[in-house]
Amino acid sequence: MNTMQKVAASAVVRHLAAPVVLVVVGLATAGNDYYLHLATAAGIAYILTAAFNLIYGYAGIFNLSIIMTYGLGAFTSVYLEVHYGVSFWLALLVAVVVTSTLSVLVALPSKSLGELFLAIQTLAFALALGEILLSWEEFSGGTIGIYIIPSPSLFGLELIGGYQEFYWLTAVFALLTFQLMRNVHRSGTGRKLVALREGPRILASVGVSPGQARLVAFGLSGMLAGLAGALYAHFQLVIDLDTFSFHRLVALLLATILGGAGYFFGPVFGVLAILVMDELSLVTSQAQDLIYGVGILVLVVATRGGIAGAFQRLVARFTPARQRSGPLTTASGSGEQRNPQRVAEQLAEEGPRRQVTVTDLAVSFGGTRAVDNVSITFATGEVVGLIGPNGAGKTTLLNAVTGDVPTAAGAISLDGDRLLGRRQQDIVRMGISRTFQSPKVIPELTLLENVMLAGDGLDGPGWVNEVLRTPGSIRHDRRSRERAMALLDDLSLAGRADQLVGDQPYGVQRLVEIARNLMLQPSFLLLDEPGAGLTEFERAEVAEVVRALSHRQIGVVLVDHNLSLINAACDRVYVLDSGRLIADGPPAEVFARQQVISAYLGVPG
Ligand SMILES: Nc1ncnc2c1ncn2[C@@H]1O[C@H](COP(=O)(O)OP(=O)(O)OP(=O)(O)O)[C@@H](O)[C@H]1O
Repeated sequence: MNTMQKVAASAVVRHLAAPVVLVVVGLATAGNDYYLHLATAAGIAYILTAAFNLIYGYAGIFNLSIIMTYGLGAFTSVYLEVHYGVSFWLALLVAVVVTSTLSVLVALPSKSLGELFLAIQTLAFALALGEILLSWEEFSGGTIGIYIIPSPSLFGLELIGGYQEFYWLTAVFALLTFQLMRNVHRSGTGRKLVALREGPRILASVGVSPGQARLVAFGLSGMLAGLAGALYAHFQLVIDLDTFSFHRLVALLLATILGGAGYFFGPVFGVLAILVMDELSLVTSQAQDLIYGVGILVLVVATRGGIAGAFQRLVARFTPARQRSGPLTTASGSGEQRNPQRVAEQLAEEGPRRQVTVTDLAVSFGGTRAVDNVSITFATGEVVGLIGPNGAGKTTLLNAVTGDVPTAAGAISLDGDRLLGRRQQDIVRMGISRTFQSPKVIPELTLLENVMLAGDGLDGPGWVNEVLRTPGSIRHDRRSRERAMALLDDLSLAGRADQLVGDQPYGVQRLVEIARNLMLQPSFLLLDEPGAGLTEFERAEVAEVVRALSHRQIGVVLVDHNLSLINAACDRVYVLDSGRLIADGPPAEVFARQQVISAYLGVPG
């Protein structure tokens, strides 16, 4: 088989595997009520676990309202059928719209809340919704619940919960969920949600609004939870509020963590693990809690990343070593050296001169004046160094330019447009990108995915196109992959493109962060100590990349303690000390000034 045939064959296997499994399970359980029941319940549990895996596993949001959202989907669909006589299909659609909309509304006021407060907010919402449902008896049946639930029908065929037909209905929705999750996983949406888990600053630094990413996570998971709820009601034929209790949340959490939070196959493994444990504890009724508890402990402790994580590591062990831990060579394997000139050539085109102007800027943290009345300018086509002893205010000055810290006084503008007050992601979109003092990379993504994240942000096809995996989004992904690969190739990292960034040495992580920024094709690149953690050789290369960029009309601001790097790369430097600007000019001239030497040596000038 040639390579093309192999690729085609593996794509066919990938797309057919899930439907084939569902059909085999359906045929195998036909005629056995117990196993049919288990299989249908597992299908619904998969949809719900996928919903929680998306928001918690991928996006890192501990959404405690998910079970109530699931319940709301169940009650809404039944209510519409019973009280308004609408069909199951319309009721299902409305239920899903209601649950996803409400989930987005829950997240809306929480845009800037930290993880813990967001979890508390979702808990508060769940408790409030529980109370509302309890007192709205017409909707939820109060403490008694609802016992008359009509069955869906399709072309005259009744799909009664617990019967074979209902299994097929569930299987179709489980399959659609599986496909949707595959789209999320493979597209920019998956990368952006995982980036959100690492903290909002990475997303903002590639031009994506973290608040918007949060809303997408809530909306999608709310939609899936509502779908699972509506199916569950019509499967069980009886629902009450106890069904959507705290116990259910614990079981969901278990399934997600055991299966592997944030892994594509996590929900599949999680649901299977819970099924097996339930069966085991039925058989050994004497020691069921013990088996349950010990099983969970062993799995969680022994398998980082749950069963899916263990499985992935096992697969990696049998993957050819070259792929897993490829040397620092190019994709062609020729062992070429890094090629900074080429990095620059594919990035920046000649453009109009642009200038950032910082005027009388002040930033305070409580009583500390971190930046004190500083005025500087930097333009495209030049490399400007920002130096000074520890605590001089260099990082704070960069943070002020990129919108990361509030300022006390002064002004910052780009070509006359005010930058102060703009959101970080908007400043990135205006052409100013930055790296961080300790590289902000996503350890659980590969090198390639880390770099592609910047392509998803700035000119990405948008969330809807990504989730639906439209032809446009597939084309965009391909282009983005090629550009990211070319950048990695020029930094001699192509051989590691498919490895996880978390497994890489510090120097590689720094280069990945730089590559991600270059992917944004910025007008200005602010580098916060890019030489830290690099070898002497790598530092010289960074200097060369920086110089090459400035020849292509990119403006670089370089913060570093390594004066030989500053000397090699910069046209001029600014020196800060205790928040104040004490010198500026060409590096050699500035380094010779007594005031600068004194600031560095800590003696009076
Ligand atoms: N988030 C913060 N909260 C409180 N104080 C801060 C914060 N960030 C910086 N500072 C203080 O502001 C001053 C300037 O810090 P900054 O990190 O900008 O200096 P720097 O020149 O980048 O130092 P280094 O070279 O060590 O990175 C320091 O006194 C620091 O303690």
